[in-house]
Amino acid sequence: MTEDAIVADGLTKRFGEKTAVNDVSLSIPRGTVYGFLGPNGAGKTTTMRMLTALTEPTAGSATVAGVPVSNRRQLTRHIGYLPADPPVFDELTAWEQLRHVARLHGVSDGDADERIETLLDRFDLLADADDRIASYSTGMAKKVGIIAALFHEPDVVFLDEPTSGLDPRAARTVRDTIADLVTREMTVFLSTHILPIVDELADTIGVINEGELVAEAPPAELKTLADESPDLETAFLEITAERDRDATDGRSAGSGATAAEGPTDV
Ligand SMILES: Nc1ncnc2c1ncn2[C@@H]1O[C@H](COP(=O)(O)OP(=O)(O)OP(=O)(O)O)[C@@H](O)[C@H]1O
Repeated sequence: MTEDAIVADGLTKRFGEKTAVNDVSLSIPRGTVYGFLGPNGAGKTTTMRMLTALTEPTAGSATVAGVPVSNRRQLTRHIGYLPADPPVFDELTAWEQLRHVARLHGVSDGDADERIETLLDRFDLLADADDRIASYSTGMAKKVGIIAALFHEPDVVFLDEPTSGLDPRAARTVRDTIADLVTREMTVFLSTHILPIVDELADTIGVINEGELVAEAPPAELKTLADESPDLETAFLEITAERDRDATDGRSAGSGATAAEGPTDV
């Protein structure tokens, strides 16, 4: 595997007339957390779906864990993906669901059970693990989705809002788990609207707005882009308001939000 776990070159996705993601390029080093921020509809999910081979790019290319995203079969072994709504089967129990996931990765029930038990225990789900997922709360189902995404210890994991719907203890477990993953050289691509999480965990934050990567920098550096006060929320609001202001001023879109180090590489 190359040093960069995620490399994207000019990723673009159009849905008819709508350009959801426009010319996004990324170079994300192995063993780091990349926080991916953007307003609703900015193109975060579409970007993640292209990087996980669930959506074919209209233009551009990407390599994740050294595997081109055009090679979906091979990519699956190296990545985990937690979508905002985890794909769990209501009629199964957590045990059954996770054994199903293990089998998809070619792991027998016998070999999988110890790891499933450890993960269920870590996420406080062991006592409920024989109940059907239909009876679970949103947060409990989310935990099953997180375990499923991490089960095969992928090189790169994509997490879409991993803490939404979780109680504070479970959210803390997720944050600790993410911190633990990177110590084991996993790479985490973390999309969320909860700014303190990326502030705490991300090595680099990318901000996408209207499909374009408009800023990319470490959290501390990104905060310095804010005119009013040096905090992430203010920086985020100012960066993502930039285009509106630019449009009003008749200047070019996205021009004002360059971190000192560089890329508004759109
Ligand atoms: N299958 C699709 N067909 C048509 N348009 C789509 C499709 N998927 C996404 N879009 C559009 O692409 C844009 C980006 O959507 P996307 O879901 O990637 O945004 P997002 O940043 O994940 O938003 P949110 O924070 O609300 O989840 C939106 O305008 C959305 O309506």
